[in-house]
Amino acid sequence: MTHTDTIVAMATPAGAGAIAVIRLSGPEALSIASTLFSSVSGKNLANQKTHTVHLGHIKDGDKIIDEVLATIFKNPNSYTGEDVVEISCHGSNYIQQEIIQLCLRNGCRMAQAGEFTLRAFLHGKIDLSQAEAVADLIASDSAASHQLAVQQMRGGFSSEIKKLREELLNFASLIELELDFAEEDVEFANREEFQKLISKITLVLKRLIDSFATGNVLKNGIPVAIVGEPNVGKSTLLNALLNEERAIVSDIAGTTRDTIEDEISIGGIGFRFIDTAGIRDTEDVIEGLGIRKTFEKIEQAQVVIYLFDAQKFQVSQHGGQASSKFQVEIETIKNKYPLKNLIIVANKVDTLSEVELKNLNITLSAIERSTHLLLSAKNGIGLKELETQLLEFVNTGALRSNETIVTNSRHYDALLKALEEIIKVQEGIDANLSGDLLAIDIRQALYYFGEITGQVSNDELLGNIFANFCIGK
Ligand SMILES: Nc1nc2c(c(=O)[nH]1)N(C=O)[C@@H](CNc1ccc(C(=O)N[C@@H](CCC(=O)O)C(=O)O)cc1)CN2
Ligand SMILES: Nc1nc2c(ncn2[C@@H]2O[C@H](COP(=O)(O)OP(=O)(O)OP(=O)(O)O)[C@@H](O)[C@H]2O)c(=O)[nH]1
Ligand SMILES: [Mg+2]
Repeated sequence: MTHTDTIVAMATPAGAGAIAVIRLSGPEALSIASTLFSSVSGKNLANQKTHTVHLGHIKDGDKIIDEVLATIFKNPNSYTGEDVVEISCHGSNYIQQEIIQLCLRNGCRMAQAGEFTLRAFLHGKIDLSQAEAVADLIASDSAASHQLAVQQMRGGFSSEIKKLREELLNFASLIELELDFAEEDVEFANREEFQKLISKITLVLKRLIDSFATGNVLKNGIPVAIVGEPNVGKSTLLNALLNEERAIVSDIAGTTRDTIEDEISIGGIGFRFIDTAGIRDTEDVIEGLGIRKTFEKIEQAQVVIYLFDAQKFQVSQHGGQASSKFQVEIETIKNKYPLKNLIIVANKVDTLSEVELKNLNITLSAIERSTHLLLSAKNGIGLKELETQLLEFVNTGALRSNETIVTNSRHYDALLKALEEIIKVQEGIDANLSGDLLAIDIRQALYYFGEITGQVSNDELLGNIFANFCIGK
């Protein structure tokens, strides 16, 4: 793959639409486009000013393929930093393919995944973390993930990292300079200042590393498992939350066999709800597999909604055992998953009398260390309260404050490694190590900082990142 080729790709998704955009980038973009494009007013594309739009026809020889608009961007003033031409054609599959084929026959090659953005990076238009944010932005499907991607794309995180790297680089150079004057016993790097910087960097790194827990959740959505005995209304609840008949509901216990997952955004935060097979002892092999999967899903979930049937609770209370069966069950779940956020939900409260409701509430309130709610999945009672409760598990404060939140696991890894090196530097200072030894660890930390922004990069790293983009981006 060379970056001197002129590349072409659809910028809009495959399929028919009102308008489709085909994008060319590279040294021949203008000359190739001007051979295919004839302007209605006889202008030559190649001689037009940057950021101008022109009406004309795309022709294959004498044959008109389409009436289009061509937008030209001249290097370095474009998204990629190269000459770029965008052809907006009518969005028929046939026209799109014809124009792409024409471009290929006239000297373009197909762009690889992410290659436009890769070029923007290689030409210094954006740094690596900003390029990654472009991919996140396209993938974002909630207000939170969108906001995080926009923030990262604007470069706040990058500049924070770059600033630290520069300050550290400055000290590394001074310390290394001392080595050249070893006999004279001079200190160019003020040790007190240096200690201050290392303390500051340690703090910033720790804060960024901690933010990843939140960032990851906000970006990828929060997994919420809905569990409980068969027939308690788990699938009905899933459907109510999604506002769609997603899962089959029936009064036959054991209706849901496999887990069913879907995502929605509540208050701007993505939640991934997982409806599971009802837990019970069963002879049925398939149902048994489903139940095993239920437990796996609980492991992966961050929030567990434990649903039970309020009617049955009532029966057991009248039966004199005073709900002890449910309390035992709830205790079991709590002990098994001490770290999960657990919401205990009594479903089907529409069938209870007012007195019964009151008793139920009193019994549930007595359970320690858990949140409980009364719900009717069938007619929506308590659904809003459940959503509010779910949002309370999310640290949305982090989103509102303008602090940088790390969302990318590659950045997270690099930050952890950088911190490890900075800790070594700190230990070196404490042990009064000589400058040459300190410098080795500083250089290593600098390397990891540089990896985040792409100031240090290699083909393998770039390949991995951009291969995950879509073609045309
Ligand atoms: N039609 C179209 N829409 C698009 C893009 C695109 O490439 N084409 N983008 C691509 O993903 C995004 C916008 N990003 C862009 C970023 C920079 C430049 C650009 O021309 N930059 C020049 C000029 C800036 C100026 O006018 O001052 C530059 O940086 O020098 C264009 C698009 C989203 N919408
Ligand atoms: N009255 C009343 N009935 C409900 C409510 N929620 C669910 N049901 C009924 O309870 C029965 C079981 O509902 P499902 O949603 O299939 O239960 P499930 O927990 O998914 O059951 P399995 O998939 O078998 O584990 C159905 O007949 C529902 O209509 C509710 O809030 N009130
Ligand atoms: Mg079900």
